[in-house]
Amino acid sequence: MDKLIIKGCGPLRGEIRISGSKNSALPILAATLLADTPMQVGNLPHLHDVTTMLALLRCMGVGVTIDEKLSVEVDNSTINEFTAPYELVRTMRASILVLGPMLARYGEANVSFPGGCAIGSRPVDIHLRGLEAMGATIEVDQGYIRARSNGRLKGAHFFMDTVTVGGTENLMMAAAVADGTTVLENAAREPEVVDLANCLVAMGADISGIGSDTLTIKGVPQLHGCRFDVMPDRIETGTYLVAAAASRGKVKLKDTNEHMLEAVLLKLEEAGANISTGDDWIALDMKGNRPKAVSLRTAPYPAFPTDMQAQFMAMNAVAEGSGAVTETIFENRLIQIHELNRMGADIRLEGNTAIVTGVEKLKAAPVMASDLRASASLVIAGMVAEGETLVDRIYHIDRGYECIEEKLQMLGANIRRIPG
Ligand SMILES: CC(=O)N[C@H]1[C@@H](OP(=O)(O)OP(=O)(O)OC[C@H]2O[C@@H](n3ccc(=O)[nH]c3=O)[C@H](O)[C@@H]2O)O[C@H](CO)[C@@H](O)[C@@H]1O
Ligand SMILES: C=C(OP(=O)(O)O)C(=O)O
Repeated sequence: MDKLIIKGCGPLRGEIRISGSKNSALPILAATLLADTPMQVGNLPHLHDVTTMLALLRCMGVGVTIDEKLSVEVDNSTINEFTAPYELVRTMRASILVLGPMLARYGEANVSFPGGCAIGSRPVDIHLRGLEAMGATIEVDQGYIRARSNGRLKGAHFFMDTVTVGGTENLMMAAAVADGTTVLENAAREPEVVDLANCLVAMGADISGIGSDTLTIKGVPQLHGCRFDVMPDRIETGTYLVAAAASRGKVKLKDTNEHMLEAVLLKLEEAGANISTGDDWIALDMKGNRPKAVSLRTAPYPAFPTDMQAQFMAMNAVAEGSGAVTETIFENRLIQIHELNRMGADIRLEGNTAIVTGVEKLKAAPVMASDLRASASLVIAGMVAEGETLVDRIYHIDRGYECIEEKLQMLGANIRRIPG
């Protein structure tokens, strides 16, 4: 297993490019199953999760051609298997996103039940109830969700009792080719849901209310392929901004966009960062100052994203003052506390809130990555710690950060990978 070795360094400085969004690329690749002609998807990040999604499509017989850098052509005309096997689904929960499109287009889908993971139990009951409301029959057998539809799915009015990103995406994709109109209420409004909706519209879908919590989808008989570039990764953007803030640095991030990051940028300004933005870039300058600790509470978009919580906790760990970090989306997403405390942080857990009191300096230690964003928080902590930190189990990081060590090296960090 690869490891990262990080030596505490000074302020991060420089410019890097932000990659395409993991959480947009995955549903858009799943949506290619709905197209009746080949589809080109561009600005794909080179990440383990994207490789897994392409492997999943390939194992169903779909043709996948990597035709130029960061772009693939997907041709599902050769599909011959409607199963997403356990071996792939267990490494990436987003595999569940093939369920809706496969069922809607082919009337049949067998998807291994995605289990829980380090951050929580992550059920998919809302995905399944929504598909049942559209006329699907669903059985769970030997760990597989077996969904069937007799002819086209039927449009339905469905209220989601929890805001779910993946649930909204799965049901929106299924509804796009259902017979009749579907109304999804209490839908997720995350920018990645909007990106997927825009992609479906480019494929010929009829969706209104995009970006709101009520989506109205008039089903059409078929969708066609098109060329679609995935949006920039807002969580990767936020992660590098927080890393720069924790290190008292000055960075410019290109090929990204401020509009999807408002809650994060507000918190960074509260921490003392000077933020400036252009059409496709964001710059942060701490002017050499130590950040101030901030309090935050995660909630569905447009509120503060759960995927940025751990990184802010690492910044708070070396900030001036204390901040309360409350996680409301996943029941076990404060696990990085133990590893940060092993590095000398002062973090106390009270229910689902972590009270973080900043210390002058963290101290290097061998630490273990437990999930994707917790791993990012340990990398940030390693960069602002005294000594050499070894981060183990970084396969989590490779799920979501393209070339993380190269990008951090370009900003002046002392970080290297030890292949294991
Ligand atoms: C690939 C992808 O896009 N992943 C993102 C997506 O995950 P994902 O789509 O899995 O997360 P959801 O938005 O579905 O989960 C939100 C909450 O709803 C609950 N829930 C969800 C579905 C369901 O059927 N029943 C149910 O109770 C979950 O347990 C969780 O507590 O959104 C999360 C919340 O912004 C992000 O952290 C993930 O990075
Ligand atoms: C939780 C995340 O991803 P996933 O839903 O793919 O596990 C994440 O991107 O932080």
